[in-house]
Amino acid sequence: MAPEPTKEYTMEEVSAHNKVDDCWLVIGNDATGGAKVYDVSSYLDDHPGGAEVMLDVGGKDADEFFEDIGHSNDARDELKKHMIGVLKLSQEEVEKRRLLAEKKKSAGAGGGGMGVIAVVVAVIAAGYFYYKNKVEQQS
Ligand code: HEM
Repeated sequence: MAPEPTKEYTMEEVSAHNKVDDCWLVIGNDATGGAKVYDVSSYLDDHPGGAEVMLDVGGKDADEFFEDIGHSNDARDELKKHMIGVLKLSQEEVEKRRLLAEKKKSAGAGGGGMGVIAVVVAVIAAGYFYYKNKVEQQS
């Protein structure tokens, strides 16, 4: 039997589903296999993080929130059960997402990484001067 074609939804369609009895979310990004659409209406009451947080992002792209919590593999398995389709992006939205992902990547690599290196260099330098000072005092 041929697999069912995956249904595609636009962000506009998703945004209409933002109520307690009708709550959809977009979760996923290029790194996790693409943005997908989830109908979480039946899961709201079972969500260990509460219904409120999910309703806040009902009808929206909740990928960043979902990833920031650091959801477990169990949560990701549960997520799969609620998938109803994939997000259909316009050319403009594809470009916007690409630029955003690129910006995030470079901020992550540059910002945090360089800061840690600077602290390590400063600690080594301080140790070196402390040691040098001590040796000079002794001689
Ligand atoms: C269908 C989508 C979702 C599923 C299946 C899901 C599942 C779960 C599960 C199983 C947990 C328990 C901890 C774990 O196993 O990771 C959890 C905790 C939590 N989730 Fe979700 N979640 C979903 C969406 C979201 C979204 C969109 C948000 C935020 C906007 C969110 C926020 C939280 C919070 C705040 C906790 C509590 C963390 C804690 O108290 O340590 N979840 N979720």
